[in-house]
This record gives sequence, C-alpha cells and structure tokens, in this order.
Amino acid sequence: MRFPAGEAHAAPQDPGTGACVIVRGTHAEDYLEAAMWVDAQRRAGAGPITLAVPYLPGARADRGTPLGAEVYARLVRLVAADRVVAVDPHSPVMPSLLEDLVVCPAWRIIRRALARRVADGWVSEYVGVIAPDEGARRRAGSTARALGIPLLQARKHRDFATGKLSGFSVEPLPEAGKLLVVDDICDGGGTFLGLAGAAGIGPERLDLWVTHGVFSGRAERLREHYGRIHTTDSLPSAARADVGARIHPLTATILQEAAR
Ligand SMILES: O=P(O)(O)OC[C@H]1O[C@@H](O)[C@H](O)[C@@H]1O
Repeated sequence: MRFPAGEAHAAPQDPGTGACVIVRGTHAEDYLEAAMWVDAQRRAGAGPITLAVPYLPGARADRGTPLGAEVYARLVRLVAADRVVAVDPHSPVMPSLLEDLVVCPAWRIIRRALARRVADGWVSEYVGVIAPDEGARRRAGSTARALGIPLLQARKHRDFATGKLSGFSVEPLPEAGKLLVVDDICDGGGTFLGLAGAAGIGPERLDLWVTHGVFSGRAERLREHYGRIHTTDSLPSAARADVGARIHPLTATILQEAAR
C-alpha cells in the first residue's frame, strides 16, 4: 500500500518458512518497496528471504565513472535479503559486487526453452550458435556446449574516432541449417541488425535469443531479419509486441533457483 504522500508501506503476509521476492523493475523505488516487504516479512518471522532480480540493473556500467554497477549493487543490498538471484547479468563482475549472488546462466534457460532431452543429450533445431561480439563469447559458447553444436564467433568493429559501430565480420557459416544468435540484451537493436546484414542469410535460417528484451530504437526492424526472436519477461518492455518476440516466462526458473 501507499501513504497519501506516495510513500511505500508493506503489510506482512503469512511468514512461512522462506520467501522469494521478484523485482522486475529498474527504478530505485522498486527496490525500496522490496526492502519494505522484506522488512515486514522478517519482523513477522519469515525464514531465509531470496531477492530475485531477473534483470540486474547497472550491469552494463561496469567500468568508468560513475561506476553504475556498484551504485545499483548498493541499491540491491539495501533490500537486505539473505541472497540474490539474477538471470544472465551482462557483466562478469557482478558476483564480486554482490555477495551471495546466485547467477542463473543463459544456457540453462535457453536449453530449457529451445531444446528437448533425448536419450544421450539435448537436441534443438539449430546447427550453430553465433556470438555477435567478444562480450557474448562466454554465454554463447556455454549455450553451444549445452546444445551440443558449434560456436561461431562474430566480431564487432567500431570507428576509432567516434566509437560508433562500423560493421561486423563473421566467420564462414554452415551452408544449411538454422543458426541462433545469442546475447544478453537487445536494446536499440543495432548490434543484431548489423550482424544479420553481415551474416547475409535470411530470416528462414536465422533466429535470435536475447535474455533481456528492451527493444528500443530500431529494434522493430529485427523481424525483417530474424525468423524467431526469443526473449524472457525479465524486465518490462512496451516494445516487445512490436518486435513480435516470443516470451519465455522466468518465474518457474527463478523459484527453482531460489529453492536450491
Ligand atoms: O545493439 P543494441 O541492441 O543497442 O545493444 C545490445 C548490445 O549491447 C550490449 O550491452 C549487449 O551485450 C549487446 O551486445
């Protein structure tokens, strides 16, 4: 509930033996509300409390000034949960900023969403996974291993003077079969539009997985280049419908991670 001035307040629920609060927002207010809720549960005698932050905000600002990753980590710590679960955070430095952070890796969600188990492993409709840049190598590589298919590494080039994206180079692609581009975030879509152009294959052979679908800017144009666009409900996005993305809900996965 809220006081008339807008301040958040929380009434304790049945405390039970443990609890998991999921914050899908990216605003400070969302974390303040979660802190109120955790405090209410704790005072009511709840067992260990897990905070799930599917989209860990600030993870893209992991260098330079201000160090947004650290600032957001403080906000998450303010909630005072016993541990934090995050899904596919952008930066590998996040676990060093948040003690007791449990990371749910991309490959686990992707495999659950896009593959099926057979007697001796996992099969999917894809013949390869493409990492659009160096930053995506680890998550795309572990996805390729989880699906038992090769990783194809692309490179993103930037204009030296302006720092703007200037093009991609892609290693030779298999001549037949579907490929899955894997990355953590699609924001304005420039990365994935540029990559599709460089790959030179049509939407009948190219799908996209982005764990966190922001879909701002030109992202709507992605549907011209990718047959299927997969994402999750990790954060609110008004543009997801325009992009025609297939949404894989995370709540069951998060609750499983919280119960581990
Ligand atoms: O090109 P857009 O969609 O704006 O941004 C997405 C890229 O920016 C990075 O943070 C992500 O990891 C991804 O590679």
